[in-house]
Amino acid sequence: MLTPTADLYDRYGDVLGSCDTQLRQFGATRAFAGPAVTVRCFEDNALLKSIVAEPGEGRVLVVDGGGSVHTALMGDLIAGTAAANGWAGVVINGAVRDVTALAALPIGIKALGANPRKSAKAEAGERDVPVSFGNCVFTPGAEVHSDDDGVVVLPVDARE
Ligand SMILES: O=C([O-])CC(=O)C(=O)O
Repeated sequence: MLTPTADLYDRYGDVLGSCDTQLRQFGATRAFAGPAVTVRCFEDNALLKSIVAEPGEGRVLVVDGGGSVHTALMGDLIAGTAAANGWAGVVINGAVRDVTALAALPIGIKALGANPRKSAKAEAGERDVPVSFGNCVFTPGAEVHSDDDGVVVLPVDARE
């Protein structure tokens, strides 16, 4: 049973990062949690695609797409791969597409919005670096929790 994000805030206070960005729910799993894997990429999703091809082991992929909703960083193929490989969820500071299909996938998906336009595939970007959006820092390995209230991050050294 996952602890609600509001209860985590009550327990940890501002040690817990809480993302101000108002991300929307797109996956069939509305509450999810796991250690963060991070990627920063701008309108290019080749790196993200290769990461979800790895075993997810219950981790959460946090994608800082720079807040762009000009192109979709993930659609039903990439999200389906992530679900099949055991990723708990994907949090995207950017856009997705194939929204109807995403809603049927058994994985957590949060993103800013949707756009049918494809992203580039030049592998531009970086992985396993701290990323920051919505006044919240996502460090690789930190515990990310997401539900209908929002997305929070418990730093590695703050775990009880
Ligand atoms: O391939 C892409 O750029 C994204 C996509 O449509 C998918 O994951 O289905």
